[in-house]
Formats: sequence, structure tokens, C-alpha cells
Amino acid sequence: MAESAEAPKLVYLVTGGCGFLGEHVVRMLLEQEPRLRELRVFDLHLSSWLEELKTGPVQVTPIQGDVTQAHQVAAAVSGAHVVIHTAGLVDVFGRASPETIYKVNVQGTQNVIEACVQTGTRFLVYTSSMEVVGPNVKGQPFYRGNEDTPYEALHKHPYPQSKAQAERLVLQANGRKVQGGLPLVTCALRPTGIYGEGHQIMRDFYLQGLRLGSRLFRAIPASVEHGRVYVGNVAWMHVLVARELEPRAELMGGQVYFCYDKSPYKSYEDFNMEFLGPCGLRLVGTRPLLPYWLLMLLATLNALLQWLLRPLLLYAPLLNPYTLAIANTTFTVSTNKAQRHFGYEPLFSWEDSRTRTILWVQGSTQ
Ligand SMILES: NC(=O)C1=CN([C@@H]2O[C@H](COP(=O)(O)OP(=O)(O)OC[C@H]3O[C@@H](n4cnc5c(N)ncnc54)[C@H](O)[C@@H]3O)[C@@H](O)[C@H]2O)C=CC1
Ligand SMILES: CC(C)[C@@H](O)CC[C@@H](C)[C@H]1CC[C@H]2[C@@H]3[C@H](O)CC4=CC(=O)CC[C@]4(C)[C@H]3CC[C@]12C
Repeated sequence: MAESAEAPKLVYLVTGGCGFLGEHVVRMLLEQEPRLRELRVFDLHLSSWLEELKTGPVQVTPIQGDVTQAHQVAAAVSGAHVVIHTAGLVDVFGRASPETIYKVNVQGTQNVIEACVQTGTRFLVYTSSMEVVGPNVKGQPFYRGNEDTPYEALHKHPYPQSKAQAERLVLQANGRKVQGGLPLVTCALRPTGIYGEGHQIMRDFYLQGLRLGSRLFRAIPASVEHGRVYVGNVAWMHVLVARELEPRAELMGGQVYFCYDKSPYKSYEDFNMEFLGPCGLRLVGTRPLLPYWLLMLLATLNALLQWLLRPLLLYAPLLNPYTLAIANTTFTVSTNKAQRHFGYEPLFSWEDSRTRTILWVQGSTQ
């Protein structure tokens, strides 16, 4: 816990606080923000682990609610000093309809913004995504780019479209007068693919590998780099931005920041093997075992099957045309904007991030 002479007086709200990233943000705030008096955790689905947090010095207030319900959001926001908005439907597998994704990710974010304006909360940190930039529909690579790199951010998929729209709303709201007459200060953080304790897709790959005789079969060329960032460092960046947004409002207000750390640049599958290898899996093939056209045919058949089965059951495999295209397109960032603007340095080294993730994967099947 960082030291502070002042008595704790601030109220923070984390939406989506029971999610993969949200939980790490909640725990990081309790460890690293000495000014906290109350931490409100707003989520559609509250987790049981919240109970263990109630014994500490900070008042932890679980709030079961839906960001698509403006009145519930306003009640949760009222009186908060900072809102960290991570809640969202993270769906590229066809589980939810495009309408639902839009309702949660865009209208939900608009509700958070309006709640800040109406209740007088001045600081809003939005969890955006690398996906608001790319990979785009043309499959153009984004190779070690930064926040200023020119890139045609064209999307057709509902998820990146919704994240891009929500980010625009947040950045446009910067400077709006909130109740009481002072300006709203907003910023957006763009994580690349987040990994770490609680990453369900990593767990799915591990379980799939165990079912296939402790092996996975390469589908993506090793040459395709995919940016990844450790969840603890993403959480730390959120805490730091929430703290620095007030004193550095002029510089940070209305800005976007990629989330980054020292995680190595690798293909999505080779990066996963950094954790799954030590857990006993091996990746078969030095190059994809099937040609891209055949993989795309299988992905398309998955999408067709999902559509046919939808009236009966939800069939949502990892392989679909969108995920295959994303995985096959280089997207990595190389930037220090967060360091320049608010002194961000990763809290966890690559070695530490890797060890923590391996331990979690090993324990995730017990
Ligand atoms: N997982 C990743 O690799 C990346 C995630 N992000 C962003 O980070 C944020 C968190 O993502 P994850 O933790 O991975 O997802 P998650 O699905 O684990 O967490 C999202 C949380 O939001 C809550 N939620 C969903 N709909 C809600 C609603 N209508 N009202 C209230 N709460 C609702 C869920 O219950 C869940 O706890 C999202 O905004 C996502 O777009 C950005 C880049 C990468
Ligand atoms: C089946 C194989 C082709 C396999 O390699 C597919 C992997 C695929 C599930 C992932 C590849 C890239 C991932 C996405 C990327 O990290 C960017 C993301 C940002 C977000 O905001 C949410 C998650 C995601 C879309 C992430 C989802 C999983 C992948 C598509």
C-alpha cells in the first residue's frame, strides 16, 4: 500500500469490477491508492470474492447493476470522485447479437458519461481497446505502431465498431461541464490482448490442448506478431491514470494511451506457449498445418453451424472468420506516451508476469 499523509477521502467506482480486468483493477486500487475511502464495484454479475475485501480499511461497496440502465448507473456514480469504466461485452465469438453489443458497449458508455455530467463526477477513465484501431477489415498490419501512427481504422465487426464508438463518445465528452460547473476530464486506455490470471481464453486453450493429448496444432504463422500485455500492468495503468488525471488534466484530458509492457512480440499461439509449454503442452508444427484457405473454410463452416444451431443452443468456437483474420494480422505497439504523460512504468516485469500466469494456468484445472 502506497503511503499518504492525508486521511482517505475519495470514492472510486469501477464498472465491470468483477470481470477479468476489473478484478485486477479493484485489487490494485486497494493496494496502491491510499486516498480511497470507498470503492464501489458495479457489475451485472457480482462475484463471491468481493466478500473477502470487506474486512479491509477501505469500504468496498458491491453494486449489482446494468450499465444499459441509466438510473442504475447514475445512482452508482453519484458522489464518486473517479469512474473507471471497464464494463463491456467482449464478444468476437458470436455469443451476443450486434444489437446487444451496441447496447452495452455504446449506450452503456453514454449512460456512464451522462451520469458523470448529471451528478458532478469530474474524472472518467475508459477501458477502450487496440481493436478500435485494428486490425482493420483490409487485414493491413500495424507493426510496432503508436498512438499517432496513421492507420485506416475500418471495422465491420460489431465489437470493434462498438468500442470505437464508445471511445469517441468518451473523448468528445472531455471538457463538458458537469453539475457544479467544472469540466469533465476523460481519457481512454487501449490494451492490446490482455493475458494473466483469470484469462478464460488461455484456460480454454489449455483445456483444448489437454484433450488433444497435451498438444496444440499451429494455425498461425510464427511471423505474425500480436501485441499482448499483462493484466496487472493494465490494471496499474488504470490506477495511475485515475490518480494523475486531476493534476495533469490539461495534458491528459481527451487523450488515448495504448497499454503496454515488456511482454515479447510473438505470434498469438507462440506467446500462449510461453505459459502452456511449462504446463506440459507442445505446439505441433513450425508452420501452420493447414493452408489459410482451408482454415477460413473451416471457420466459415463454424459460423454457418452457429447460425443454424442458434435456435437450439449456443455454438461459439474460438475459430471463426473474424478471429482467424485477427490472429493472422500483425498488430503490435511500441510507444512511451503513457510514460511521457504520466510517468507510467510497468509494475510487473515480463518474467514476473509469465510466472504468475503459469501458476494460474497450472491451478486453473484444480
Ligand atoms: N480481454 C482483452 O484482451 C481486452 C479487453 N479490453 C476491454 O477491457 C474491458 C474488460 O474486458 P475483460 O475483463 O476482458 O472482459 P470480462 O467479460 O471479463 O469483463 C467485463 C465485465 O463487465 C460486466 N458487464 C458486462 N455487461 C454489463 C452490463 N450490461 N452492466 C454491467 N456490467 C456488465 C461483466 O459482467 C464482466 O464482469 C472491456 O471493456 C474490454 O473491451 C480491451 C482490450 C483487450
Ligand atoms: C483458432 C485460432 C485461429 C486461434 O489462434 C484464434 C485466436 C483468437 C481466439 C484470438 C487471436 C487474437 C485475439 C484478440 C486480440 O487479442 C484483440 C482483442 C482485443 C479485445 O478488446 C478483446 C479480445 C480480443 C478481440 C482478442 C480475442 C481473442 C483473439 C481473437
